[in-house]
Order: sequence, then structure tokens, then C-alpha cells
Amino acid sequence: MVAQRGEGDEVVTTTPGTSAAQAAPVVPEQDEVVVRERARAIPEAAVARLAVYLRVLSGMVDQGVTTISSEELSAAAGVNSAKLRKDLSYVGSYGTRGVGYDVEVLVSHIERILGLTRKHSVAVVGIGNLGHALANYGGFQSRGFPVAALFDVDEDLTGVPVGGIPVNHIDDITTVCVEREVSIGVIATPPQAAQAVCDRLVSAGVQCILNFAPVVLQVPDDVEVRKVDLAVEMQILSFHVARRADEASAEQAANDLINGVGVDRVVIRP
Ligand SMILES: NC(=O)c1ccc[n+]([C@@H]2O[C@H](COP(=O)([O-])OP(=O)(O)OC[C@H]3O[C@@H](n4cnc5c(N)ncnc54)[C@H](O)[C@@H]3O)[C@@H](O)[C@H]2O)c1
Repeated sequence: MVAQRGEGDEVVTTTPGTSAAQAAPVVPEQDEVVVRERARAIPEAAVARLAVYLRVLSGMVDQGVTTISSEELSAAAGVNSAKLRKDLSYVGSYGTRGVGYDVEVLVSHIERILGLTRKHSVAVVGIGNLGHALANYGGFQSRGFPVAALFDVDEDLTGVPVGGIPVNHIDDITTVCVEREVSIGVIATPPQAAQAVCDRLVSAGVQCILNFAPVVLQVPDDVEVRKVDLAVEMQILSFHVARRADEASAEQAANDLINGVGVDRVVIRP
């Protein structure tokens, strides 16, 4: 089989000797795993879920699990199985009916889509409370993100090892980031320093920024920024709890109504 560009940027597999005009998408056979490359964009939320599937699947590889059904994976990842199947179709993986997904194959497809086929060295800037915690956390290394450099403006911290890595002064950020091939910069400085730190990371060639400081950073188009704000996550949790409480009290009111006035059914509209 060879790969060709199909309609709408989808690459379809065709048998040798078939012309592109004749090429029709291959319908997955029951016992066949069909792999399709999709050039179209994957929704941001699906990318986040793919990272969750990868974490779950990597744990399964460690336990020697070789195949997994979509139901098992959806339960382990906390995602409904229809959404999971849709997400996995973005990476071109269709499981085998009655057998499920080959865990290692799925891991390699997701890693390829997430660009994890190579290591991404990380620099943390701002080695205060948060920076210390991040630098000391061993979990990034095992997920393909080794922390390779630490920076702070505080000269008392220069040379002090945190998580086994000596802190460099911020003035050395360009040379050190280039030398250690840093591709992700984590900003854990006070907000007023964050934009200048971001600019220095960008001029050192760092194209991915993970920003913990509560500011919106301005970056060139070819630089990706993700902002982490735990307070926002808590506000989202609070919203869901409040909504659940509203639903429970509406249901209670409906039950009271049924019991009180003898109607059979009350429909609650959002
Ligand atoms: N996103 C979140 O959920 C979250 C959670 C906690 C903290 N934060 C944010 O993370 C940041 C750090 O918080 P913290 O409690 O660790 O603060 P901190 O004061 O303990 O540490 C800040 C560190 O940054 C260093 N620094 C200051 N200016 C610098 C510069 N120009 N270059 C390099 N280093 C510089 C300081 O010397 C200090 O070591 C703050 O902006 C805070 O608001 C975000």
C-alpha cells in the first residue's frame, strides 16, 4: 500500500497500481488497523485529552498490558468512549473490533502527533517557591521534558543546585539556553518581570513558553505560549459545583410540584 493525498488534506491508503483519481478511502476491515495521516488541525481540547491518554497508556506499557479496549481506556482516562474514539481518529488509530487497540502502537501514534518523538529540554526561570517545586519535580524527565537549566536574577542563588541543577544568573540565559538546546521556557517570576524574561527566552531561540505569571505575554507569531492559572481551574470547579447545586434544587422543586399537585412529569429545561 502507498500513501496519497486524498480529499480535504486527508491521506488515504491505496493499493499499488491504483491511480489517484480512482483512489477511494479504505474502509477499515474488522481485523485491520488502518492508519491515516490527517493534516487538518486537531482541536485544542482533543490535544489535551491525547496527552491524558498517553499518560494512561504509558502506565499500561509499564504494567505489560499489550491491548486495550476503547471502553477500558475511556474509563481509565475519565473520557466518554464516543469522544475517545473521535480523538483517536485524529491520530489515525482505529482499533480492531473485539480486540481493541495495540497499546504500543497507540502510544507511538500519539507521541508522533504530539511531537514527542524527541526530547524537549526545559528551562525554568524564577527559582522561588514555584520554581523550586518545578525544578525538584522528577516527573517531567520521565515524560520526555528534562529540566536542563534554571535561571534567577538573585545572585545569592547563582551556582546553588536545585533538583541537581545549578542555578544560572539570568544574564547568561542566551548562552546557556543555546548550549543546552532548551526548547521550552517556564516562567515562574513575579508578573512585572515576566515579559522581559519572555523576550530574553525568545531571543535565545526558545519557541515554547509555559507562563505561570498572571500576565498576558506578547510574543512573535512563531512562538507558542500556554498560561497556567490554578485559580482559573478552581473557578471552573466552583462553576460546576454551583451548577450541580442549581440542578439538584430544581429537581427537588419539580418533585415537590409533582407530589403537591399530582402532575405525572415535569421537564426541567436548562
Ligand atoms: N499559575 C499559578 O497557578 C500560579 C501558582 C503559584 C504562583 N504563580 C505565579 O508564579 C510566579 C512565582 O511565584 P512564587 O511564589 O514562586 O514567587 P517567588 O517570589 O517565591 O519567586 C520568584 C522568583 O523570581 C525571581 N525573579 C524576579 N525577577 C526575575 C527576573 N527578571 N529574572 C529571573 N528571575 C527573577 C526572584 O528572584 C524569585 O526567586 C508569580 O508570578 C506567581 O503569581 C502562579
